[in-house]
Amino acid sequence: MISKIADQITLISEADQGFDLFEARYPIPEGITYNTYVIEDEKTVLLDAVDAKVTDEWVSDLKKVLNGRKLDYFVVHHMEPDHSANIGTVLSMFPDVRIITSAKAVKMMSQFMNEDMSSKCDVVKEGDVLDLGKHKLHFVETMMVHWPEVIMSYEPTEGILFSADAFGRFGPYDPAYDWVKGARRYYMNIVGKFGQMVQKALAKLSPLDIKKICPLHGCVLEGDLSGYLALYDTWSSYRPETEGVAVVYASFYGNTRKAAEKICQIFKDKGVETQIVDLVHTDVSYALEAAFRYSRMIVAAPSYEGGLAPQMEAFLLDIGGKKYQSRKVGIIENGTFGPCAGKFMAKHLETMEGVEIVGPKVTIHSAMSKENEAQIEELAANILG
Ligand SMILES: Cc1cc2nc3c(=O)[nH]c(=O)nc-3n(C[C@H](O)[C@H](O)[C@H](O)COP(=O)(O)O)c2cc1C
Repeated sequence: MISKIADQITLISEADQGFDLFEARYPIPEGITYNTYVIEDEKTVLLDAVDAKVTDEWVSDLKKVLNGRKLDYFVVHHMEPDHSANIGTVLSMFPDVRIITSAKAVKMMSQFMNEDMSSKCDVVKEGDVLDLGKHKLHFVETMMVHWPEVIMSYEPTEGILFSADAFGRFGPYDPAYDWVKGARRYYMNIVGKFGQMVQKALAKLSPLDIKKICPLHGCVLEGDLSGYLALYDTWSSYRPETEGVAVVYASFYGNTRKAAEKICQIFKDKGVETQIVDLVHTDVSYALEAAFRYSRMIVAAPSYEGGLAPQMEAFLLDIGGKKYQSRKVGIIENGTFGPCAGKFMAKHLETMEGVEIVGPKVTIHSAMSKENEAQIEELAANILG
């Protein structure tokens, strides 16, 4: 798909229909796009490339946009293969193109391409400017958003920020598509671990007069950008986005599910925003998104072979790795012949900064008892308190 986004600046966006997992990990039922941009000034520049899955349509679109003009520069903001897989394709189309990228990216490029790429690259660092004629690209180092080599570039004539993976989202190229829906799960799972580095990047970007954000996935963002920037600030500082409770549970036979549904209903009856996630039937990336979104969480799981239900184990490892922090959490465990899931859930949660485990810990012996129901009421009241 080709779309003019400003005078002399064109977006080329190719759709991945989402038949495979993104990054071999995340379901993308509504697909994702790989975006690249072309600036045709006195000099021509291509900003980034696309995943190998969409090479043919992208090459065809790139030829249409350039319409016989040769490419002078090829800016590589990010070396992850969903953008860099076609560096070789670009070089075979334009053997004399100069690759503009960070020093770290040159090393990565040489590794991926099994060839020393330094003679083909011009290294840029913070504050360097690429002069294209009317347009100029100012480079900003944004290390670890979310790989070490990442740079962004800012074009002041149009006020465009080429933001690499930042502000990207899952979902189709449709400006009406809810950015938050696609961006929150993308951010929390893919960028979330690096909140501190995102904060640094936001501080560097704050003096710029940004009118449009051009990410490598999703849509070009324009109009009032303050909402997108505010959410990135919230997410990267690990503050909850929404006052409410994520109820995340695993259940083999349905008894733990009943307890999770019960506490969820109590919250709903009190008018508290609640999202319940079944870890057995839902990809963990959705549970992680819910955990980080809300100010509170209930985890509920059965005991399993002297330990914890593996789906809950995987979830807690995942959120711990992404620096889940500063939330109130309540625990519901289940066991038939020696309940121990709660002990293991607590062990994970205790390693997370600022996580307060709120009691009582509810222990279900196979099926919820009257006593359990009262404990669940008490837990619900305490976690909201
Ligand atoms: C493979 C397997 C291993 C289990 N290991 C334990 C265990 O170590 N300790 C225990 O108390 N219960 C264990 N249980 C029993 C469950 O934790 C228990 O039946 C619980 O009620 C299941 O809750 P659910 O109905 O939500 O699936 C195990 C169950 C299964 C299927």
